[in-house]
Amino acid sequence: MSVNDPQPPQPVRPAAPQDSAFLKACRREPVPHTPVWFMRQAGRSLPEYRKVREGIAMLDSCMRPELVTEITLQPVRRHHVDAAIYFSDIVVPLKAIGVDLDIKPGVGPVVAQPVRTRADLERLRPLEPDDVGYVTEAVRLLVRELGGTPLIGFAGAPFTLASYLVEGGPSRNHERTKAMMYGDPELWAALLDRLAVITGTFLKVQIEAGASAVQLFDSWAGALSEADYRSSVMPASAKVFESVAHYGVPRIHFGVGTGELLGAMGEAGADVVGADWRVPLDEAARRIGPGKPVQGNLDPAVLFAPRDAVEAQARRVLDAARGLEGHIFNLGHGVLPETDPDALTRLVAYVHEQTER
Ligand SMILES: Cc1c2[nH]c(c1CCC(=O)O)Cc1[nH]c(c(CCC(=O)O)c1C)Cc1[nH]c(c(CCC(=O)O)c1C)Cc1[nH]c(c(C)c1CCC(=O)O)C2
Repeated sequence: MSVNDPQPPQPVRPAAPQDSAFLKACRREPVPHTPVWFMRQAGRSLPEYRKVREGIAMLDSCMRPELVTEITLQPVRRHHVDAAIYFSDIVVPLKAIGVDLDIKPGVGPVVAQPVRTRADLERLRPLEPDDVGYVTEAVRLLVRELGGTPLIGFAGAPFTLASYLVEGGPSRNHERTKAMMYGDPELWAALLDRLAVITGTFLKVQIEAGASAVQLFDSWAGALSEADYRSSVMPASAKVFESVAHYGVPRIHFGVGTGELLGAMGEAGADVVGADWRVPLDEAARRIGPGKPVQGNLDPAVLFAPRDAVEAQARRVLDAARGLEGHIFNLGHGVLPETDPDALTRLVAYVHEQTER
């Protein structure tokens, strides 16, 4: 942004997370403006992130509470988003129970010994809150620093975690994962059940330390048919949602390419469902069904277009959101690493201006 660009007025910061536009939208209450946050808002698109991460491996950075706090706050300061998302990774709880894995730059999580047999399964012990004491510490620090801005905790859903464990790394077709699902349904169910317990504990740790909402990332569930999702995956995700239901914090469920699964993903027990950009927002809301706000919908690639085009596409999302029971503006997947951060800042201001009530 140049110095000649007048800074648009930013919405008044809420006094407490419960009064924030984000939590109001999750609860289907009237909002002062449509809340905005971005998946992967912390990370490589920000020069200040690249600077503090210099020389520190991704997983090591997740275990340093002060660094996690700084990285989580960076996009809140810069973009004036309505919520922070805890800086970590979906594989952190697996690392914490002793799975030998690493996050390779530009690749993603890589597992040294993939999980393919019943004996492999025995290596996946339950997560104890003390295994992730650094998460408790970082969430507490963050909640203090964030004031009225809510913190979203998160975890990977059983299917997406299983895919990394069974394949041994990122996968286009998830063939070994599906081979286990179809070929050894008992082993598959046992694996997903263990992951549901680990994921449930990881979310509990974040909620008990003060997170205001949680998001379950089932990023790769879109690789499944609805029938297979319902029979072989949904029970484990439902178990995760059920295990944190008593806290009363909003539970968000998100995946990519899940147009055919939106109804089932809501039924799994989520309060809010995330949609990518492949289904228009009003149609996504129809598929999710009544009573559940929708999050997301702008294609992350749109941010590479000129400002007018970004605003036109954001306008389309906002128009489709009119009359829905609640909309949290977000991208349809994470911020791409090459995104111009100023385009994100401008987009937040645009959505706030256009929706101010
Ligand atoms: C599938 C998945 C993973 N991790 C995550 C998911 C689900 C969300 C999604 O679908 O994108 C979740 C995640 N990972 C990270 C966050 C941070 C919070 C935020 O959204 O700002 C979140 C929410 C940090 C991270 N996690 C990772 C990075 C990049 C590594 C780095 O900065 O060095 C960040 C900021 C690494 C990672 N970890 C994973 C991938 C695919 C990658 C990217 C690999 C690469 O392109 O380098 C697994």
